[in-house]
Amino acid sequence: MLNISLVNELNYEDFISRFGNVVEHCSICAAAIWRNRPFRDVRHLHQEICSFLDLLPDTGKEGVLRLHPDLAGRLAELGSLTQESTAEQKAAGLDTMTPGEKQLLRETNIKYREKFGFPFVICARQNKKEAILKGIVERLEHSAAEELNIGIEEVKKICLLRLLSIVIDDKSHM
Ligand SMILES: NC(=O)N[C@H]1NC(=O)NC1=O
Repeated sequence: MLNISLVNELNYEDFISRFGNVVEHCSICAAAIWRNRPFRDVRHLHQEICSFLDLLPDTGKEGVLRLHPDLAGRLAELGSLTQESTAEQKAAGLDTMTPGEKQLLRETNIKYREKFGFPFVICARQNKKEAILKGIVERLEHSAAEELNIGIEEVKKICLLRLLSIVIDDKSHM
């Protein structure tokens, strides 16, 4: 774990190697905010990434969502997820789904992607498998604009938890 002073001392390459995947496969997020050092604390770091995501045009937001792997999808089956995503999917209990649950998630993931053109994204660490299955069925009813917005908000939650696993959350600096 790093404290914020050490984070602020990292050169660009080291910053990217530490923070390049706080948004899945989107090292551009870390690359974009590096210039905003010094960061006051981990929340400030998170806020900068959130602002960067909010400023993206819809096509960029869709691209960010598209870089996320399906929950319990093909990459999970192949063991080819990023380390972060593997741990998150496990925390939600997605590795212990019954065959029926797996089938439901697979089918709804396909329907979701067909309807919206990007994958269903949810912060797995904050949801157990039951909530994820309920969530995807409910979210299938939304409009694309609503889902783009909800998906990016979930990316921000995933990002905060990833940041908190790298940087000490020193509230005394706040
Ligand atoms: N599809 C999807 O939500 N994937 C993500 N969710 C999460 O918590 N980690 C992921 O990779």
